[in-house]
Amino acid sequence: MSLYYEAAAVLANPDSAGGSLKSRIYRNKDLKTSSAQLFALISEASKWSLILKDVIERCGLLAEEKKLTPTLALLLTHDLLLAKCGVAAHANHVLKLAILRHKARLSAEFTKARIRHGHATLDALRQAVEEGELEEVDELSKKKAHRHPRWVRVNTLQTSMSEQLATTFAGYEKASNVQEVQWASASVKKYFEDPHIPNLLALPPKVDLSKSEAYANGAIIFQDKASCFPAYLLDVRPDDGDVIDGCAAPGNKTTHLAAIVAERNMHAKRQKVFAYERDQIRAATLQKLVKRASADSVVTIKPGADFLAANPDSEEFADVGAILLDPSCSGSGIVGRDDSIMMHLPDQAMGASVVTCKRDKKRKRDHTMTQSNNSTTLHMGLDDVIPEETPVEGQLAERLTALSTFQLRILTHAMRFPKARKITYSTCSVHFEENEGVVFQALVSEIASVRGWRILPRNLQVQGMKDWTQRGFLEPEKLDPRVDLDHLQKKAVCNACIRCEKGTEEGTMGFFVAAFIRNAEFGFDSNISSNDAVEDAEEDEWQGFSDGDEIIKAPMQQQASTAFKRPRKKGRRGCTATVDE
Ligand SMILES: C[S@@+](CC[C@H](N)C(=O)[O-])C[C@H]1O[C@@H](n2cnc3c(N)ncnc32)[C@H](O)[C@@H]1O
Repeated sequence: MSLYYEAAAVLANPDSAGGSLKSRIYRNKDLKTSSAQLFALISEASKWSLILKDVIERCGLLAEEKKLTPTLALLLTHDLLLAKCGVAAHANHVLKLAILRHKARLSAEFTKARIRHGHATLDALRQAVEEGELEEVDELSKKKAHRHPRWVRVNTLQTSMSEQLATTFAGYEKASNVQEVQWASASVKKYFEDPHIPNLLALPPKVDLSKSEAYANGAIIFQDKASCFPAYLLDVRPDDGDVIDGCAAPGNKTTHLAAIVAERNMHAKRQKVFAYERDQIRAATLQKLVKRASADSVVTIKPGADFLAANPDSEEFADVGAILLDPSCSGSGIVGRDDSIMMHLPDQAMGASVVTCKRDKKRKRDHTMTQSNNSTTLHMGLDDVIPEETPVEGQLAERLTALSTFQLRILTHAMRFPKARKITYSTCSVHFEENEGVVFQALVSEIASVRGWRILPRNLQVQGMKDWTQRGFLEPEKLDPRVDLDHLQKKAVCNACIRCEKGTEEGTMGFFVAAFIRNAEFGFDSNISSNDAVEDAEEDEWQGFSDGDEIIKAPMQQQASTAFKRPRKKGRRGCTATVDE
């Protein structure tokens, strides 16, 4: 009977062992049960747990069978009602006897639950469960959030959009907007071609492409729309020379950069992409993903190397013209991943406990169980996929100060590369301190003024980014008082910054990106006059103040008569178009 006890022990994780669910099961040499059987039982039971929890509570099973814990009850009920071979134990085993005593009532309650959920047959219910529909209804009714589509970038290093539409997505229907796929169930074969980022598709949130040949071979890459902004905004051209990705792992932006470079550089001198990654474990993932994407002929990985220690004056970087920086951040913009599983446990008394199993390899705290208001949450990964960023918890103010200090250091370090003419700076954070706050400080830094760095104004951004309506904003009380820019300049900088909001109908995570360029008089003729940014700001239509609007005064420019501030949410429809309200 070790199967159920061992599965319950894996879920309880008493040693707070690190690693994903899969790795903890497969690496555990002490298990008596087959790893595959154990993993299948837990992941299947989790899919059904919302219904089974209810069934078990209505039967009062836990009150009558003292030998059963909530986890054991759930696992056994799953196998009793849904497994082909029933409960996997010999006929006289104490757990089997305990659950069999309630077979008739459990079956009857299960039938009632199916009908309550509106499914005429078990097959119909099974399909809804497989597609995560019941889970979605439950979660969305609590959060009222928009669903997050499955974003898929077609890897042009290997294939093309037309080839993928004719193969991997053969038979799929073209949707006319992202909301059509956002609310579609996994079985609906629909795609939406993104209007802002080339070679990007949105698919229904629960669609499982992880077993597709295209994913396994790297022809398609799972990458959030917002995460595609930096490489696209950097807009590397053949005459930009080599490129550095200063904070590369797991490597989505690196392979995107490599694809853009390769696509545009058919005949010109071969450009390299140097990919720095300080963390050795993440660097191993970077190596794997770069290889899988066939980007290894373009990308030179610097495993375990600190970008801050890269010498800008070294011969190796003499031709570096563009730098992408996506440094570690608070991760506050990250949305819950669809690859997480939720396990709802029956409550011994009334109410329910919920066990959430999320993908995450690194943090032990993702395996802890917390209890509040009758709910138990266990954070545990399914697979060993390293996320682009891991959200930071606790002591926010201190963390933001430490993070923004590091982010400014890394950004000003990039500004030292003698031939660099373009930089993008991005985070998956929603905090001003890590975003516009860092951009403003970098703009007034000594290195920016010595080398002639300035913000890339909206009107000069690549088309899709120029068209993106959600822009940066100012939180004056958080701005470093040394940022001595006038009101119009601040407004121009905010309008040049790009933001994505999480949980909106756009289907992105929370994200920030800005690009910097160098002035022509500092040796780079980028056909940009130094007044472009301000002109860009002046072009914005000023809509004036509405009654009750809080006027934000720039600290250095108290006389300023206009203001721009964090956009208010205007219902669920859309982000604010400009920094002005
Ligand atoms: C937000 S993640 C990058 C995500 C990546 N750009 C992507 O799209 O997949 C930040 C990464 O930067 C690495 N990092 C942080 N500081 C670094 C430094 N000084 N030099 C090199 N890598 C660094 C972290 O280990 C982490 O893997």
